[in-house]
Amino acid sequence: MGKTIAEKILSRAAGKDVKAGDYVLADIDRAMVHDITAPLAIKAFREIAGESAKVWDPSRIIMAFDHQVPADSVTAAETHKMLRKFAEEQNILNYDVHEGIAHQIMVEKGHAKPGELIVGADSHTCMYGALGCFATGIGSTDMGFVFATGKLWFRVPETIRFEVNGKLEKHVYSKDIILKLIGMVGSDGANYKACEYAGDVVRKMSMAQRLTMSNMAIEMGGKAGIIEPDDETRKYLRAIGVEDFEEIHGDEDAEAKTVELDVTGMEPQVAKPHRVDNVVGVSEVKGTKVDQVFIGSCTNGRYEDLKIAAEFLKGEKIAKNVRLIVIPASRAEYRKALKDGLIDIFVEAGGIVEFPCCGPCMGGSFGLIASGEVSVSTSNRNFIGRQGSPEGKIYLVSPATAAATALYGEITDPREVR
Ligand SMILES: CC(C)[C@H](C(=O)O)[C@@H](O)C(=O)O
Ligand code: SF4
Repeated sequence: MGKTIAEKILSRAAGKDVKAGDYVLADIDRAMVHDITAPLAIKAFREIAGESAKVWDPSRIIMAFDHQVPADSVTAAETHKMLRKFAEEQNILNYDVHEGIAHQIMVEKGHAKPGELIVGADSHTCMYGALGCFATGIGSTDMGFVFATGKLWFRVPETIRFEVNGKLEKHVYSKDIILKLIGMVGSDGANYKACEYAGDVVRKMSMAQRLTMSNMAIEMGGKAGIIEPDDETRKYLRAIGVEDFEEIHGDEDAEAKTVELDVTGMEPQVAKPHRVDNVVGVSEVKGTKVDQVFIGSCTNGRYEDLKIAAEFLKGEKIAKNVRLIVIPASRAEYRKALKDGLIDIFVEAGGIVEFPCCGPCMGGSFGLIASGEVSVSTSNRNFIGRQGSPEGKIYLVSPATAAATALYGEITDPREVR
């Protein structure tokens, strides 16, 4: 019996042959923390290793500031100050304020490579699996242990392979596909499983589209969201200057449960309040009045997402009843959008473009909604209170559906616009 990619990566990292169900102590290739989770990780690290201890390998730890930047309170500013000091003392790779969302930085700066075992103190760490690595979110206490030892225990997960085939309709994207899959299996349908995305449709996707799918593996409970490396992976890595990596591929006869989806004829998808698996076709909710549209987040804040949205907004004005907030996922993506005139299109249409950060995605700092208000968002979570008032409602969509919705002030099928 062959092995899945997840089994192979964990075998390599554990230094022995392991299979699903085994418990292993594995070597971590890279660890990510951000401004919300780093303080607790540091506390745990000091408790485990001592006040004056050094981290196991500073070159493998990445710290990013993204949830509360620029500091939105004195408390946040103090936290940032403490984190900078820690990074400096420990010689940790520190992406200080304004570089962008941690997950996007991990990918675009080449910190996630095929075959690696990566942990991050954030649930959407699974996003890097789009590059063929095993990346997973862990708690801050576990991260403290990783800081101290460079190791962590895992139960080797079973794999669910999502085979996506067929022909995509106009204005239907990877976001629609992942929403559909989450709706099919439920928000606990892949609990502790390694999700693998495969099939013709996935093979044809750009890296930006793939990252969206891997990002949301956690929304069905997945431990990882992996896409086997192929030409697109190599092309992406070459473009960002990463040459030294070792691809790991799964075996044909590896044991995995398969979930199939034929996307032919599938309409754009929407996750209705208040659950990510409450998924329907856009036709069921079109006409719903909207107060705010948010285009951004680690799920859909890349240049390609902004480009798709801008094509709807070019030369147009958003509806009067809508506030449009656009947030590029990183400074690099922002610059691409700037050079290409996309920022101008958003502003000209009546939207605002904010500095790269998590923004309203988690309802932490700005862009919150009031009671009774409706937000349409390209992010990944819509549970009660996620973007502000617990009496608000959030619909999750693709950048195309979000842009079309901003134009009309009500949920709109992008295929009916252009
Ligand atoms: C703040 C952080 C721990 C959290 C996560 O882990 O996902 C956040 O990024 C989110 O999306 O809810
Ligand atoms: S953009 Fe949203 S989902 Fe992504 S890391 Fe930030 S808060 Fe979490």
